[in-house]
Amino acid sequence: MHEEIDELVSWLQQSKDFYLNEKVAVRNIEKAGKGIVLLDGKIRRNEIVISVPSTHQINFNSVLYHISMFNRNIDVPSVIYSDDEQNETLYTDDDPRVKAYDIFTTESLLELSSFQLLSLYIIAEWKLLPKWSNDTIDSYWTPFFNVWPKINDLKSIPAIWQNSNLSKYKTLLSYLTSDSENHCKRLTSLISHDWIIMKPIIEQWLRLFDIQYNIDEIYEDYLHIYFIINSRCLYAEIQLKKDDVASKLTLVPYVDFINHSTEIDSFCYPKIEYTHANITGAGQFVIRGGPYTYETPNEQILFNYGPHSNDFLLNEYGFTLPENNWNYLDVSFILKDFISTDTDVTDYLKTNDYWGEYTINLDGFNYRAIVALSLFITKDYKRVGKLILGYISEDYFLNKIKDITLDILNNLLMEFQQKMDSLIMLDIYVETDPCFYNLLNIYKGYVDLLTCIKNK
Ligand SMILES: C[S@@+](CC[C@H](N)C(=O)[O-])C[C@H]1O[C@@H](n2cnc3c(N)ncnc32)[C@H](O)[C@@H]1O
Repeated sequence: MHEEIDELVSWLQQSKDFYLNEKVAVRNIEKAGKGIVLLDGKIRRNEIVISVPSTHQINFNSVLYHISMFNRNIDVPSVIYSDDEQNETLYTDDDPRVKAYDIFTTESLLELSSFQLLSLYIIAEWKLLPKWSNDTIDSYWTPFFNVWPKINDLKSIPAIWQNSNLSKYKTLLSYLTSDSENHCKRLTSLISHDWIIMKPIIEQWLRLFDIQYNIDEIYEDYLHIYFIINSRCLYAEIQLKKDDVASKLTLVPYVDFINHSTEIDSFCYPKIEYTHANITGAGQFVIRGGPYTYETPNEQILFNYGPHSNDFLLNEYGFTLPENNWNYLDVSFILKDFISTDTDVTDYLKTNDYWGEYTINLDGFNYRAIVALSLFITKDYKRVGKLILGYISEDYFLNKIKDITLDILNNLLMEFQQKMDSLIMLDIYVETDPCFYNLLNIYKGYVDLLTCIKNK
């Protein structure tokens, strides 16, 4: 690992705008792959930890820029490789990318989303270029590619169980929580939608070059790359993609070694700074210290990826946390199931926009669930109307819905305990396998949450 990290740093140091605080370094972290730790000294609020120029980030702009080096017909003002720069020859005329990227037009590239363009480009530069060139040409990005996780490191992600033909974990799909199942379906539909767009382009490349590689193998590469992008991208304004929120992303070497903490506004924070002139209009990506002062050697430098539950973390990033205050349970399905036996109550809730989105988190049942349960139990439309308008507090109802909420909590606890027992009984169960560990962690998180509310 050290050699690859050293190569990455040497490559980044080719830019005078790269900065790495000498008090930090990359280390292996148990159950989290690699991470960044403090070596010695202190990191205080606003101190720069890492700063990476746009020349070393992969995003919609930088990919257009690099493709335009090989295809001089690509014309996107302020982003493309200029004639002045052409004097520095960075490739030879027989570079296969001249032929490969010639299939693009400006319009065809601009139509792609960031995920589609980045996936295609990374497939080409990382997976296909070695084959197109008989291992004689290295991509500019090779030091970055070399530190990315292997597909095995991403094996906990349910959408990989679902979509990879090689996954050994398909059995686990029926053990997903309903929240994870829905999340996995959403991602699967994004993955297939993008593949439909990308596949004809890749097939064209396969026809152009005679290589020992087929579309099914590239599909597996695509899944790998899709989740590398998904789990490592950072938010960044992309001028060319103003109206497409999902495309506002950038991949930033070294910064993407930072692991997640559940705490918001405590540890480091990212900021894009536009102080340097740069080729592609994207800014300098800077990580600075937050309110918390780092002073313990080997302590991890962390930041918060967002207020995410374990279900979310597993599906998007392939990990879970043993303790996560952002866990919650969607109980809409359960509540709707029995409330719908009363059509008057159901109609009232629908008319007043209180039908569904019932959840439980550390504070208990959410307001919507309390309203729905209160009406179902008391049929007191007048008082529930006042509750909805905020004229009275929910205290009046809490005692009245106590039995039903307790029943719901007990039933859920029983259901999750059974799920965990049956997971452990599976033939393929291995305690140390992250797929099992993570799935069980979600259920354990639910059990902890429900127990905590029950005991309140
Ligand atoms: C942006 S990368 C962070 C660097 C990564 N650990 C690596 O080895 O390159 C995000 C990935 O790191 C891992 N990760 C991040 N935070 C974690 C945490 N708190 N616990 C376990 N794994 C974590 C997950 O695999 C996630 O997909």
